[in-house]
Amino acid sequence: MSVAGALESDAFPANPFRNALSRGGPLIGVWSMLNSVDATEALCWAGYDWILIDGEHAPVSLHDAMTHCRTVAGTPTIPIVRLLWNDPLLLKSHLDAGIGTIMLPYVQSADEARQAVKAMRYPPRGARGIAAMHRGSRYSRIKDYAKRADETLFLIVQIETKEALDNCEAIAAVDGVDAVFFGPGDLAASMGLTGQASHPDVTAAIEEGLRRCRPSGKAVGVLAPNDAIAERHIRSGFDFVSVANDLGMLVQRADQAAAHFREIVAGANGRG
Ligand SMILES: O=C(O)C(=O)C[C@H](O)[C@@H](O)CO
Repeated sequence: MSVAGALESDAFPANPFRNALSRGGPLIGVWSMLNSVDATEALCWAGYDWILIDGEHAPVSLHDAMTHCRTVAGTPTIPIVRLLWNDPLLLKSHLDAGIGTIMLPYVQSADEARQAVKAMRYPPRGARGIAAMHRGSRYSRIKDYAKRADETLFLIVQIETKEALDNCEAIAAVDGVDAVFFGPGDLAASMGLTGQASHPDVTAAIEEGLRRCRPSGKAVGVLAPNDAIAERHIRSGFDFVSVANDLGMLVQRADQAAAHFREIVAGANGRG
């Protein structure tokens, strides 16, 4: 599209993740914890449908998240940003920064989900503060932004405790929640299986959660702790699955290569 065409286009910017889901899934994703824009850009040309920029367990500031999202915009991949917490102040700043596909960790009840939705919607349906001039409205150039802002947003809430699992249907049913996402690491800890994200009981509980949430009509996503579980979740019908982690891939390959070539060196020096 020409610059003039892009400027003149009055097409309202619908949420890209919602559009991608509507074209059919499952959508595969990669988890980004390196907070490296170069790594993000390299990963976004690998063939993943989405990339999760982790603001919960990685040192990612609002400005970092904006830079990652600006970088991803030039690739075929769609950015999702996980916030540090279900916090109205974090939601306000990230939405105004034009970060529209948001994941919130540790949502345990329908009330907590409703609080998030309230923070994301403008009055009268919510309490999001109004500003005309910000990245979200393309600096006031998106007409009707205040009236149609919801169309640019997609809210994913994490189900990652036993309490949340017990409430998962009610959470999924909340108006304004677009997807639920199962986190095996925290769920395992909540089940008394700390550090065992790939435990069969955790995987089974998550698959049961898919079955229970499916009737809500909302998208259901999951993080897979290994390739075998990723394949199982894809075949089970999750709508979006995190199948890789940038830090995990780096560490695994780095350690493997170092060990391999230390053996070569030892052999070459007759010490092997
Ligand atoms: O509970 C989980 O598992 C998640 O929410 C994902 C982890 O926080 C993430 O660090 C996996 O890399």
